[in-house]
Amino acid sequence: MAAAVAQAFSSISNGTLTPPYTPNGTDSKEISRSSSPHPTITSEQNLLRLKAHLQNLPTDLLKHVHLSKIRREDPALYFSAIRDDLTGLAPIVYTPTVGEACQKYSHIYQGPEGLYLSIDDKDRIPEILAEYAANLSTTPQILVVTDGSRILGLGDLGIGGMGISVGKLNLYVAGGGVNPHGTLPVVLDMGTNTEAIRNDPLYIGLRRPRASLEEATEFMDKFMAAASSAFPKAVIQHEDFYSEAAFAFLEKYKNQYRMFNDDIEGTGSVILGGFMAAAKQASAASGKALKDHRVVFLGGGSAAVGVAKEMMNFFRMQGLTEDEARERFWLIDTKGLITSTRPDVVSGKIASHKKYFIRNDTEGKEYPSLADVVEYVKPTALVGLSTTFGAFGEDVVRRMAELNETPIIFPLSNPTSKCELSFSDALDWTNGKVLFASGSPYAPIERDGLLREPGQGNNFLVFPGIGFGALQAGATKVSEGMITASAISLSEALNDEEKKAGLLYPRLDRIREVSAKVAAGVVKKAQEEGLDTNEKLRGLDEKALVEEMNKAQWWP
Ligand SMILES: NC(=O)c1ccc[n+]([C@@H]2O[C@H](COP(=O)([O-])OP(=O)(O)OC[C@H]3O[C@@H](n4cnc5c(N)ncnc54)[C@H](O)[C@@H]3O)[C@@H](O)[C@H]2O)c1
Ligand SMILES: O=C(O)C[C@H](O)C(=O)O
Ligand SMILES: [Mg+2]
Repeated sequence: MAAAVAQAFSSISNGTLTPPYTPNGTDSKEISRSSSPHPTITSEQNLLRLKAHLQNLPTDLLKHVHLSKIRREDPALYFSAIRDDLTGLAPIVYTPTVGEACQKYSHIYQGPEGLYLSIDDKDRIPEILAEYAANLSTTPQILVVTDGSRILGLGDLGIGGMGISVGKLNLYVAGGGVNPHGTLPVVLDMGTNTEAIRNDPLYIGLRRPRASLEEATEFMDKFMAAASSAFPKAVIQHEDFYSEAAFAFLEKYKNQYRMFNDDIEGTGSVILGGFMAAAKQASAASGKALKDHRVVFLGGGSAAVGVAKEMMNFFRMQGLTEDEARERFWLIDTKGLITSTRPDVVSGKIASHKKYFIRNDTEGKEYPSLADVVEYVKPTALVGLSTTFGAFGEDVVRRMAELNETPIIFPLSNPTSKCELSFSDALDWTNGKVLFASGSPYAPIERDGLLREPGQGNNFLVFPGIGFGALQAGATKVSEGMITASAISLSEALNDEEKKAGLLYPRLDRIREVSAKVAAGVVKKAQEEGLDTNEKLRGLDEKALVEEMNKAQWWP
């Protein structure tokens, strides 16, 4: 094992934390400490110096690496920089650059950033967590945990998944107002099926094939129990588990622990929120009833199924029954439209999470390609969660613009290298008619004298509010109702200027305000469902709850 592995694991296996390291940052004394070697250097100067230095670094990855170092050494400086320019820095600390950082994690590794738990230690997890907790100055409030098995659309990156746990928690702080000392990024190292990573001499994770789902579940059972016992008030966010495991773990733990799955539920919420705005605009243009929208998905993984299920709430809100709402969705995977007559469906080999959306109305005909399905369904909306770059080709996009006054097209796969359609192609191929949101950011484009701003349909608009709301409510679990409430709050967060500009989502620079509103919606729903334990927030109206959320936010 490389020396770096020993370093990565030293903080947990020998029971001591290497000074001055504490998880994901420094302790509360250090945060208020000036990082200045000389008393005349001010924090303002440090911030200016950091910004100037970032401008001089030639690549986004180098900026990411430099910012990670600052994050570890001086969280107040790091979060001040992000506070001043979230829109500019989000693509560097988060998607798309965080994807490259996870791929190169062992190469750019500068020291431990959180809790690394190895499956080899699965019988010692309570002891390891107890040791770990004893060395912390602050109790973790939010844990983001991954096994690195499906990082964005980049595949199995093993221990490199730590980058995504760290990235998500940085947005919890920057966007949600969680205290950085209350964040704990976790990676569960269960091996990796990516051979090139296992053979990389610098790789700092276990060099073994990934554990089976059965073995992984045994490990997860122990982790979830130990983490909930060591940090009883914390919210645990599951992130970037491969689809089968993501669904299995969510099903198993959602009623037992205060947890949610960001890819299934967070993404479901953010896309429901954006679709509510888009469908309204599209129906206003076409005169079509809201309940008559038809949605085709490219992808049948955890994200697609999670989003489609959550979007069904839009149709329920229009008065449709569950079956009628489900009928508004057509899902396509690598084998084509998921129909009851497809060979893998007939033989029962199809993955269980896809079964809910099997189409029974295709009369024995199969639709193998996206173009076939678009011709058959004549959808009003196209959603991409397929991890396939450029999969929304020119013919399909032009056809969507022929079929619809304002086609809704959401290419949501991350990072940009996996996105189904770029913003400029979407504008070109629809004559500017598209209602667009992508998972990773695109720059605004000037067209016909108008500045067109793309939406960013990324779960970061909601997960900080979901976690923060669950935490503030002292919710006993994160229910489906709380997730849907977060989507509704997000859709109501658009201000007049944003509505006038035709935006589908609030601007990123208002994320703190938006997160407070989302969190308040989550608290309210937890109260209605009798899942809250924080009596102080009971009886407050929405405005007062938003104020409470604002007051509870941490600022650098
Ligand atoms: N925007 C967001 O907030 C957000 C949130 C979660 C996930 N995602 C992205 O969604 C993507 C999918 O995540 P997942 O967990 O569902 O992954 P997954 O690998 O489990 O699912 C991918 C699905 O796409 C299908 N697919 C692959 N290539 C295809 C093709 N050429 N044509 C048709 N279908 C194809 C596969 O059969 C599978 O059903 C990832 O890129 C991830 O980054 C985005
Ligand atoms: O991490 C992101 O940017 C969104 C999402 O959780 C994903 O897995 O792609
Ligand atoms: Mg994710």
